[in-house]
Amino acid sequence: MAFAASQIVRGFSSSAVRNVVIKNVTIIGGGQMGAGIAQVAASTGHSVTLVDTSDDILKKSIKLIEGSLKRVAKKKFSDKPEAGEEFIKKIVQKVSTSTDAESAVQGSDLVVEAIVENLKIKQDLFSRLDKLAPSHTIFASNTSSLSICDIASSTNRQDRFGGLHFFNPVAMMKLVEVIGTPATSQDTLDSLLDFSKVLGKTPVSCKDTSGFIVNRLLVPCMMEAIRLYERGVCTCCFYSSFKHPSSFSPIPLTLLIFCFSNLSGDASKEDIDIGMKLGAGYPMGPFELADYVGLDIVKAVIEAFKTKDPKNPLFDSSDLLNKLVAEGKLGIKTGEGFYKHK
Ligand SMILES: C[C@H](O)CC(=O)SCCNC(=O)CCNC(=O)[C@H](O)C(C)(C)COP(=O)(O)OP(=O)(O)OC[C@H]1O[C@@H](n2cnc3c(N)ncnc32)[C@H](O)[C@@H]1OP(=O)(O)O
Ligand SMILES: NC(=O)c1ccc[n+]([C@@H]2O[C@H](COP(=O)([O-])OP(=O)(O)OC[C@H]3O[C@@H](n4cnc5c(N)ncnc54)[C@H](O)[C@@H]3O)[C@@H](O)[C@H]2O)c1
Repeated sequence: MAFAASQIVRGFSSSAVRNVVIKNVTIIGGGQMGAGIAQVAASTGHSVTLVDTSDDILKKSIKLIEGSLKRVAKKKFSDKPEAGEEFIKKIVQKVSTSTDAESAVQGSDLVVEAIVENLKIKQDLFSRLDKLAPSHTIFASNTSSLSICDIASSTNRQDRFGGLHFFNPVAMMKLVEVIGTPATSQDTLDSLLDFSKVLGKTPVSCKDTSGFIVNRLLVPCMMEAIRLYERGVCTCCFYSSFKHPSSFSPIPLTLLIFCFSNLSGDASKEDIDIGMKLGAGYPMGPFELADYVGLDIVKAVIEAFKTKDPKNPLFDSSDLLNKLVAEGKLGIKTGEGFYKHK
């Protein structure tokens, strides 16, 4: 990856336009997304400060970055392992860590938030940072499902606030959704689009609607897969009749026998995954992807959609998903989700 800090011309609400270099980026949240965003920002020459709540978490974030860079270096420097080591070292050196978000944003041109998917917590964070960040600093959220407008409402810089939605794994996924609210200035949008390109990504512009483009299509599909699998487990007909009394209908005995005997659902999760990979060309099946993304994230996304559109059956919750999350089985990050991971 080439080193090239982004040269971005940005206008301000007055007619004055000045050249601003997005050089210093603060990323809040050092989980799988924050670490990935830090990696690509550092790899493209930006100075990065990665913030999380403890030094132990931040050590794990750096390990995540190193692990991903090792995979990149293995290909890029296949015949020169020392050059690969040097490459990793140089990039990691561009990432400093901090547990003090308020201090970290003070020299920042762009703040990208990638913390827990919870509106109140994101609003509290941005409201605190708004008082300390320089006036030119752009704020962006990597939220999967929450309204950018709702998050930005906790600040006094709604013209300099947008969504910057990366995909997992950030090092590999080429897309970034750039989201503007009615209050986001064109200069801010241009800066976010330019920044995404400098990171080597392809940005698409989205309105501030539930799930933007990709998650609005992807997550209901994932939930349909879970329902398809869970249907038999939940003795479907009785269960859904209680859940949706208006749809109750007498169930023939043969169907009931089928339901109770078919306790592993309409298909196994393994077969659903194979089906979507080989039949629809997905790189991962829906259960593999849910484990990869994190079941807590999938649950938070579908709940956020439901809050905005309560009557839409595509946004119904899943008892199986809720149970796994309550048990702390969040997918790869905790070692077990729909599948067990080493
Ligand atoms: C919910 C949110 O808001 C939005 C989201 O993020 S939704 C999730 C979006 N993401 C997806 O849909 C991911 C779907 N999966 C994939 O695209 C692929 O499975 C994948 C790229 C993750 C891995 O590819 P796959 O072929 O399955 O596995 P694997 O052979 O291990 O990796 C392929 C290549 O990617 C590289 N790679 C995979 N993960 C990597 C990482 N984290 N860092 C660096 N390189 C990585 C590997 O080194 C390998 O490189 P090579 O082929 O050149 O040797
Ligand atoms: N997982 C995905 O595939 C994916 C993809 C795109 C977007 N997102 C979004 O990105 C965000 C982060 O997701 P993730 O999967 O990286 O989660 P994660 O659980 O892996 O990481 C979140 C990190 O934020 C930290 N954190 C929580 N509250 C904090 C605070 N107040 N200050 C500083 N750090 C704090 C946590 O300690 C944790 O390390 C969420 O909004 C999620 O919806 C996730």
